[in-house]
Amino acid sequence: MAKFLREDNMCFACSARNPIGLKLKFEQDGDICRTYFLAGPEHQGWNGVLHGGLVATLLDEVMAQWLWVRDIITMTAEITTRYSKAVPVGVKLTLEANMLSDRGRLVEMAGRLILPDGTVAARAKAKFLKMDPEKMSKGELKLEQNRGRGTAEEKPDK
Ligand SMILES: CCCCCCCCCC(=O)SCCNC(=O)CCNC(=O)[C@H](O)C(C)(C)COP(=O)(O)OP(=O)(O)OC[C@H]1O[C@@H](n2cnc3c(N)ncnc32)[C@H](O)[C@@H]1OP(=O)(O)O
Repeated sequence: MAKFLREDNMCFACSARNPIGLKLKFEQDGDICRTYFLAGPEHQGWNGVLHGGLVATLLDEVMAQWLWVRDIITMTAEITTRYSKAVPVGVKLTLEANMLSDRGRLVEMAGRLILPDGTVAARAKAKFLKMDPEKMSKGELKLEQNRGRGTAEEKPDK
């Protein structure tokens, strides 16, 4: 079903042909989706430490892929990341995701980043909203759905 979405995939996290992408590959282990990542110096924020935005990206992606491989087409609506330990670059990281709940359009997912010694350095929870695959196909994402959102009229977060 999602084949047509895969054809032009330039996803920063998972595309094999995005020249600046992370090129993640995924495996399924029962109800767990898993990937591995070896961060380099180009991925750091503080010296030797993986940038926190990339930690969130890795977690977002492994959760999204759990859904994607099951042909559940979604967008991330909300993600919360708890950074418990600094994540070093230069070591093999493991990212895992599982589903927490599936109610109507809303799917809640959990993700974790695991260091080589088994320590969970970061955890994420996220809400994904199911999308119409037709609207997600290349060039047809209805960005006009954004109209009226995120404008100056919208009150800032408190
Ligand atoms: C091969 C390629 C593989 C690629 C994998 C890529 C994975 C990448 C994952 C991502 O990072 S996606 C990019 C980041 N996310 C976005 O850009 C999403 C931006 N936001 C939107 O586009 C829209 O806000 C969104 C699609 C999430 C929802 O808009 P909709 O117009 O479809 O839904 P609407 O706002 O009407 O909300 C529908 C329902 O969900 C509820 N809802 C929305 N956001 C929610 C939220 N955060 N938590 C709980 N409920 C939420 C909302 O209240 C409402 O409830 P009711 O039906 O009861 O009225």
